[in-house]
Formats: sequence, structure tokens, C-alpha cells
Amino acid sequence: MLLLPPTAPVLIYDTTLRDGAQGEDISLSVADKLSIFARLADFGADYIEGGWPGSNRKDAEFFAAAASSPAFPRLVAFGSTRRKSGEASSDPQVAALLAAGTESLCIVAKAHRWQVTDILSASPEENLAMIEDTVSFLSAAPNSKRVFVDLEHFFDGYKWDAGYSLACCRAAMEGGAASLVLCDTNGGTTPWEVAEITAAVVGEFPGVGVGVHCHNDMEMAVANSLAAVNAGANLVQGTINGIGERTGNANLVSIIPSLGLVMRRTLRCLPNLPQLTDLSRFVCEVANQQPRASQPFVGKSAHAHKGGLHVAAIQKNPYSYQFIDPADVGNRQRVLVSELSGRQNILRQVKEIGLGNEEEWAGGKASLILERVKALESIGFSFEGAPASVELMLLHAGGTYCSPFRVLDFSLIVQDTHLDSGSRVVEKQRRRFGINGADASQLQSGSVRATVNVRTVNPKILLPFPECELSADEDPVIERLDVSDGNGPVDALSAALRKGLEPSFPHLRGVTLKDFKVRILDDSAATSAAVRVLISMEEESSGKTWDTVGCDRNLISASMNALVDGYEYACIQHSSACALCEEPEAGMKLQMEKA
Ligand SMILES: CC(=O)SCCNC(=O)CCNC(=O)[C@H](O)C(C)(C)COP(=O)(O)OP(=O)(O)OC[C@H]1O[C@@H](n2cnc3c(N)ncnc32)[C@H](O)[C@@H]1OP(=O)(O)O
Ligand SMILES: CC(C)C(=O)C(=O)O
Repeated sequence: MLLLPPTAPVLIYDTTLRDGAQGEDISLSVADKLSIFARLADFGADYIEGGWPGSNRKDAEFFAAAASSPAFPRLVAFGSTRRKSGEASSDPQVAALLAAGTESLCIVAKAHRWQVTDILSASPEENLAMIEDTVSFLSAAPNSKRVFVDLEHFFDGYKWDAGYSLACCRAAMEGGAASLVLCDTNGGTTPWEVAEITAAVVGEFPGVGVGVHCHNDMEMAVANSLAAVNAGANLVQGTINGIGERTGNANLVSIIPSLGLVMRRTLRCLPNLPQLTDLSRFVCEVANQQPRASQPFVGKSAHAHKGGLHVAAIQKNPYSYQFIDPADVGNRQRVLVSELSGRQNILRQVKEIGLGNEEEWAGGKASLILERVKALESIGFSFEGAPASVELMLLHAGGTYCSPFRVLDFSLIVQDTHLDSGSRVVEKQRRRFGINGADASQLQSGSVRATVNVRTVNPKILLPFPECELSADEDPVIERLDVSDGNGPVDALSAALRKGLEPSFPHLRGVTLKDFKVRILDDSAATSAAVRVLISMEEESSGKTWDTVGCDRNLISASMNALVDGYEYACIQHSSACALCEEPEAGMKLQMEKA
């Protein structure tokens, strides 16, 4: 039987700054912690565990620095029970906890008989005394208003000796604990065990706040947290993106929308749910983690539809293949184009780009593009990671669009002149690194020079240049031959192409090549295999990024194709309006056709 009515509020207790920081490769500076704390407070987390002030200087400094924040009352300092055979009043770690000055404190206490005797090497009775003494000492301190007790190994302990684990709860309550937090410390408990045990604790301590803290070792941390709430828990501990010790903690980014949108529980942060995606990405950024595309709710792929049947259905009703509106969590629906697409995938893109003439597209053009996509994917292209290339393919097929430039030819010279005759090239190159002090700059050997011949629109006929009138000897289309050196072939080609384009499209100066990925498609064919190149570019001023694809047996040609798409997409991001014509694209087409 549930103690709390189904709509009862659930408290969100974030431990990103404490348990999250226990994740491998996560190291947060005081400034990082302060920035995450501020975001969590804005988002509406009820409690924010800031760290363990008795553990290290950085955590102690964090609490001192956070004291001036208006959200300080929601900050929780974490520590443990006093050491065995000591007193809470003289335990330095307990003192550090109080020195943090927070209204809320949290202590970890062992709640598994075997862990107490064999790991803590204390008697079961001593452990109970450690819990009660520490909680009552902390609760009696002038500023501390609430003490959470994290009952470590609780579920395993309950299965081992339920009477003892419940005695730990009782000791905490007698000390004055505000909430009993049941922990699946090793992450090996199933959701049905969590539900049964939580219900038993809720039944044993009616009216007492019961929380849950789960680890993800069986990938059950979210399910276990929700099961505990369903069984009567009213507080969930977890971290943003599920970072934490070993395989991580319960992921609040999944728990919060599940509680709010599916289980219909009242949450303080619910009105801010549309900030969830931003919050998740912000924490990734600060914690130096790559956002996971498949992350539920907030990942890039979380609402991306690929299968043709799915896309056809969501055009009729988005809920045919999604259970929430992505905007509820600050994310967006996406439709991918690939060999698994149907006509509706193409028509949806046509609509999104705003190509117009949708009837003509539905009447046959969409099928032609679909066939082209399938044919190209069968020889190695992949369009789902390159939506800008798809958009350009559609624009070109649209009939009114004309490329802002054309590459007429290009060449590359790769030269390494520092090689001794008779020495193997690789050995000579490796020797350059020396034994000590090799650094990345030494990875550059030889030189690369690219030449690109590009035809583009004379900048004089492009806005914002006012002089539309070209003199008789001026051509509306110019051809430029540009040469550039680079760190590698792609860098050199990219630089030479930009040189040719920048006079007509000055905004390209703010565009950078962000990522370059090469995939060998048939590795058994070794150097004769086809290669696929995916390129990401970013416009600094808007932060907009786009991805393009190229495929060829020749790595350089594949790269050049992806680069050309990337720069073409960049050129059309801003008005390249032709001053000779009201319609920019048609005007451009006219000029290019004249040439
Ligand atoms: C389940 C969890 O995630 S709990 C949080 C875990 N987080 C962390 O450990 C991060 C912060 N930790 C630290 O900075 C350090 O480990 C400290 C400061 C806490 C302890 O470091 P040290 O004082 O050097 O302890 P040391 O590494 O020698 O051993 C740990 C001690 O803690 C004791 N201990 C472990 N759990 C508890 C507990 N719940 N209550 C009291 N003491 C405990 C151990 O028995 C051991 O003491 P012993 O050697 O006397 O038996
Ligand atoms: C301290 C507690 C909450 C913990 O991290 C665990 O038991 O996993």
C-alpha cells in the first residue's frame, strides 16, 4: 500500500557535484562546481549535494565560495558517520561537515551487517551507535536544520539481515534524521526487489521521508529509482547525465521527465523541464564529457526518426512514434534521410527547408531523390550524419537554385624534403621525435600545397556592395586560382578554397572546420577501398554547425567533395543576394549561366 497519494511531490536531490565527481575522468574545479551549482539551482533541484568538505581542500573551498549564493539554503554538505571508537564531537571529518555552514547535511552510514563486521571491522552495536551519535550531534548543531542519512548497501543488507538494516534506520530516526535514503550501492538490485523493500521500509516508518540512491551497474538505476518512488519513496538522489562512481549513478535527466510527464508526480523543477536538454549539455561541457547522442530525452537522436514507416506515421501524428513532445524537455524532433527512408522522409525535408512547390515534390521528385539517396548509400555514402549535404541535394533538384560557386579544378603537392637517401621514410620520421620531449608540433613533416581554381560571383554584384552597375569590361562571374599551404592536404585544400570564396562571401571568415572523420568502407580492399569522409563546420557568430559527406576511392577527392558541400552550405547561410535581381537565387543563377 502506498503511504503517499499518487500525486504526492517528489524531492529531487542532485549529487552531481559529489557522487558525479566520483566518476572516472571527471575532475571539477571550484569554478566548475559553482557554475553547475548555479545551473542546478536555476533548474529547480530541491537539494544540491556540493561535495565532501572533509575530503579535500577544493570541496571545502567550494562551500565557502557558495555561501553568498541565494541558493545556498539548498546546498547539502556530505560526510560520513564518526569513526568507530571515537566521538562525533571530536571527529575532524564531522567537524568539517559542520564548518561547511549548510542548513542540510548528509552522512553515509553502513546498513549491512556483513559490511559492518567485515569491512568496517566494527561490531553491529558500535555501528548503530556511530549512526545515532553522529545524527544527533549534527541535528543539534545551531545551523543544521536537516540531516539526510544515506544508508549504504541498504538493499543488499536488507536481503542479508533485514532486522539489522531496519535497526540502522531506527538509529538514524532516533538521532533525528530528516530522511532515510536507501542505497543500492553496488547496483545489483532488481526493480522488483527495490519496490518490495522500499514498501516495507515505508510501512515500518510511516510518515518518515524515504529516499533512494541507486547505482547503474545493471543499467537499472533509473528503473530502480522509479520503482522506489512508486513504492512510496518521496526523494530521489541522482546525477545529471548519470555520471558517478563506476558505471554511474541514477540519471536525473531520465528520472525527472519520467516522474513528471509519465508518473505525473509533482516536482519543483517541472516548470523548468524545457531547460533539461541545455542543462544536460551544459554539465557535459563543464565535466568535459561528450554528449551521448542516444541519451533518452535529451540526446541528439532521442527524437530522431529514421525508418520510412515511422516517418510516414509521424507526419500524420507525431505521437505515433514518440510518447512526449520533445519540446517539453527542450529537445526537437528530427527526421533522417538514409537508405531506410521512404518518400515521406524526403517530403518532410522539403517542407523543413521551405522549398515550396510541395505538390511537384510529392508528384515524383521525392521518389527520384529517394532513389538517388539509396543508390549513393549502396556505394558508400551515408546521409544521416550529413543533413547539409541532403539539403544541398534537394536545393539543386529544386530547379531555382544555383550554386554560389563551382570548383573547376584543384591540385595538391605533398612534399617531404628532409629525408636522407637510403633511410626508410618512417624511420627517419620517427627519429625526428627524439627520445625525450616529443610534442605535437613535431608531427608535421614535409609540406602540403593546394591549388584550387574556383568560379564564383563577382563580389561587386553581391549585396551589401552598393555598386550594382558593372563596367563594360567587368564580368559578373569571376574565376580565381588560389594557392595555400596547410598542415595536411585537407587543411591546405580548405584554405585555398576559402581564399577563392572569401572576397564574394566575407562571412566565411567566421566559419571553422570543426571535425573531419574518415571511414574506410571495405577494409579488406586495403588502399583500393572506398572512403567516406564526414566534415563538420561551425559558424562562430551563431554557433550553428553543419555536417557534409563525400565518398570516393580517392581520400583527397572524398574530402574535397565534403569540403565543397560544407563551404556551399556556409555561403548560403547569409544573404548572398544578387543586386541585379530581386530574387537572390535566380539572380545568381542568371549570372552563373551567363558565364
Ligand atoms: C558509497 C559512497 O560513494 S560513499 C562516498 C565515497 N566517497 C569518497 O570516498 C570520496 C572522498 N573520500 C576521501 O576523501 C577519503 O577516502 C576520506 C577522507 C573519506 C577517508 O580517507 P582516510 O582517512 O585516509 O581513510 P582510509 O583510506 O585510510 O580508510 C577509510 C576509512 O573510513 C572508514 N569508513 C568507511 N566507511 C565508513 C563509514 N560509513 N563510517 C565511518 N567510517 C567509515 C573505514 O573503516 C576506514 O577506516 P579504518 O582504516 O579505520 O577502518
Ligand atoms: C553515499 C552513498 C549514497 C553512495 O554513494 C552509495 O551508497 O552508493
